[in-house]
Amino acid sequence: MTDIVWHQHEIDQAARGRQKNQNPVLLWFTGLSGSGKSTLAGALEHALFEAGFHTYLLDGDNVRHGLCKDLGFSLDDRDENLRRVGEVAKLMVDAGLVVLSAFISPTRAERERVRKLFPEGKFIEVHVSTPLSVCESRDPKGLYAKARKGEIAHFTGISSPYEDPDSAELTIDTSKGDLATQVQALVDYLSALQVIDGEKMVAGLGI
Ligand SMILES: Nc1ncnc2c1ncn2[C@@H]1O[C@H](COP(=O)(O)OS(=O)(=O)O)[C@@H](OP(=O)(O)O)[C@H]1O
Ligand SMILES: Nc1ncnc2c1ncn2[C@@H]1O[C@H](COP(=O)(O)OP(=O)(O)O)[C@@H](O)[C@H]1O
Repeated sequence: MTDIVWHQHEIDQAARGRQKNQNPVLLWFTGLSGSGKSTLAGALEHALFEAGFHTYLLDGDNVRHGLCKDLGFSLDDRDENLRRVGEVAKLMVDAGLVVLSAFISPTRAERERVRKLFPEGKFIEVHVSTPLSVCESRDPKGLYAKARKGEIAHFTGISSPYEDPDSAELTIDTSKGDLATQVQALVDYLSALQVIDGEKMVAGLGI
C-alpha cells in the first residue's frame, strides 16, 4: 500500500453537504432479525426524502443480493459483509448523503470497526432493542421457525450470538409505542445535532 497516495479532491464532503442543505452522517440501525430495522429506517428515510433531504438506505437483505451475494452467515462472512457495507457507507457520506443502514451487525467489534471509519459524531448507532421473544413471535419471513427446527444454521439469537451495544446513541424498542413516535424521536435527534434543519420536516412526517 505504500505506493498508493491519497488524492485530496477540491470538492469535499462539507461542500457537498452544504449544497444539499444537510450535514452528512451514517445512521447505523442494529438489532435482531424482525426487530424493525428496515421498517424504522425506511420510515425515517421516507420522512427525510419528503422534506427534500438527500438520503440512501442500505439494507442487509438487498446488499446480499449484489455486493455481498458471495457471503453467508458465519461470523467471518458477517465481518466481511459489514466491512464492505461500512466502506460503501463511508463513500456515500462523503458524497454528501444522509445514509441509513439496516444490518443485524451482531458483534460490538464489527460495529466499532465501522464507527472508527468516521469522525466523531458522523456515525450514529441506533440499537433496535426489540426483545428476541417479540421478534420470534413476529417471524415475518418464517426464519425463526426454520432456525428452531435446525433448518437454518448460525441464526442470530438462536444459534449465533447478538451482542447488545453499550454505546448506542439511540435505543428504540419497536414493541413499545408506535412507528410515528419512534421516527419523531430520530428526527428530533438529527435536528438537535444539526444534521438536518428540523423546521423543514413536513408535519405528520409523511408516515
Ligand atoms: N442465519 C441467519 N442469521 C440471521 N439472518 C439471516 C440468516 N439467514 C438469512 N438471514 C436473513 O438475512 C438478513 C440479515 O442479513 P445482514 O446482512 O443484516 O446480517 S449481518 O449483519 O451480516 O449479520 C436477515 O434480515 P432481517 O430479518 O431484515 O434482519 C434475514 O432475513
Ligand atoms: N415500529 C414498529 N412498530 C410495530 N411493529 C413493527 C415496527 N417495525 C416493524 N414492525 C413489525 O416487525 C416486523 C419486522 O420488521 P422489519 O422492519 O422487517 O425488521 P428487520 O428489518 O429488523 O428484520 C414487521 O413485519 C412488522 O410487523
